[in-house]
Amino acid sequence: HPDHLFEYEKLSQYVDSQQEQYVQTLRDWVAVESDSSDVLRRPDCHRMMNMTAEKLRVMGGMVDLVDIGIQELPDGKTVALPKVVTAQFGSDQRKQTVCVYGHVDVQPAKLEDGWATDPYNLTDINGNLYGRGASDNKAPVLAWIHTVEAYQALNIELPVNVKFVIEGMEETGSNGLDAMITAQRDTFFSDVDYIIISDCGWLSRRPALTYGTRGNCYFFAEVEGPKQDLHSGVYGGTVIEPMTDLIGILDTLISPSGQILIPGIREAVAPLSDQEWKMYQDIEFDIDNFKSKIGVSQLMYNNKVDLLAHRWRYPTVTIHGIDGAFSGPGTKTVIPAKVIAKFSIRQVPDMDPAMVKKQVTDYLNSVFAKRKSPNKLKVTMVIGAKPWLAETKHPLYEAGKAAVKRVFNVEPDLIREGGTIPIAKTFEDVTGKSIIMLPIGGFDDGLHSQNEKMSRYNYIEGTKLFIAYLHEVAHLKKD
Ligand SMILES: C[C@H](N)C(=O)N[C@@H](Cc1c[nH]cn1)C(=O)O
Ligand SMILES: [Zn+2]
Ligand SMILES: [Zn+2]
Repeated sequence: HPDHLFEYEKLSQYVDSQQEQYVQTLRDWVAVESDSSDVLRRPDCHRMMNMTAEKLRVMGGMVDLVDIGIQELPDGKTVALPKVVTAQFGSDQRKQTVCVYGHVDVQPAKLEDGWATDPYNLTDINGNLYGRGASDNKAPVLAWIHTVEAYQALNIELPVNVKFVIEGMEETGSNGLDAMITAQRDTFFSDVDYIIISDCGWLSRRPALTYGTRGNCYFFAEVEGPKQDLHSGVYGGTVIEPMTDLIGILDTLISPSGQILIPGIREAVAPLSDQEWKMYQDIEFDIDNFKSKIGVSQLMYNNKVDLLAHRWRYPTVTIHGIDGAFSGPGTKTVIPAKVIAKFSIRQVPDMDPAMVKKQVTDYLNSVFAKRKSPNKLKVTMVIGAKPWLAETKHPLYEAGKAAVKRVFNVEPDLIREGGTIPIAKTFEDVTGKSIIMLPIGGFDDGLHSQNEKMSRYNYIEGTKLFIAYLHEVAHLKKD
């Protein structure tokens, strides 16, 4: 391991010297409302992809903006998907080639949701940089770009070839990306040795390496009744109300104690092994801190192992919202004519999204039939993302431990992520290459929440971690 050749101190000092510039670039990126779930914001998504491509082009990368086609909307209309940015730095066949995946689309956010600051104006409060997408996933993507830039700026040869795949639809299920990866398997991906993803966070203040993500099956359940909304005084009591039907069937998905009631779901889940139990038992996790951070007095479980297991390796049902329901201020006395529930089920090994689609659809149809309602129920699955699980004994994880040790002087936690990176399993299946998830987000970054943030500390030290990681990967045995 020729450590004497690794100019880590120089690179690290360079990163420190660029901090204000890095924060400004993040501010420019956060200012783009690249919400992939709202088609009205699609021009911003296109702009975000162009900005990403331009940044990589200026650095001399071989950059492509790959057209991945169109998205079909529920009303039958179509809209162009944001292009995928691919880039390449170096093509030395003697070196390892890593492919960094990330996304620059974001979840929706409005000041009225309860943000303390404008979500699209990156605001520094005590070293925390608040803004939508700051942690998920714009700062980590920039940290990877700055990693390459740092080597370039100091005229230090990159220890590995670095490729990028940056998309703009992750938050909506990575539409179109599977097909693009399959199409480029023997071209762009042919010389890739490893895939690195930094789209998740630590469990505590201790750095972590992530070896699993849950998948997600996202459903729409539509109940349609009268031809238009009705006065609840004039018609209430005479019509069978779509909202009552919908709430009735939603209430059969999960019990108050968190048991999923859809037949077949629990049976498919791989049992918790003794080894896993021991791993969870050994992880430091402060339950009181977790509770106070999210502002709850009681959780589903009182012990660490159950809490971690239910965050990471058991499925769950979440009801997200009801389209068509009255939700404005005031007291509108309406019977909504058509309501669409949006709910999702996080997926874990050995669940299969195709099977879950059938289980959920059959179950809801049977529960609805028992109501003998004249209304119409339509269930559709709009995202079917698989879970992903890695072998932690893989050298990629040993490299991760060494890099964390160099930068933070501690051993990382080995953790799983409760969220979903829809493309992770596809990357592995199509390219046959191993993935590591190397998070730099803080445990309290508030992803998808009000007041999402990235700390300066994690942004800057995270960049150093990536610099150190490339050095470690360079010394893995080439297959
Ligand atoms: C973990 C990642 N940063 C993330 O937030 N992913 C989203 C992707 C998704 C899943 N269903 C719909 N979008 C998530 O886990 O919610
Ligand atoms: Zn993300
Ligand atoms: Zn996200």
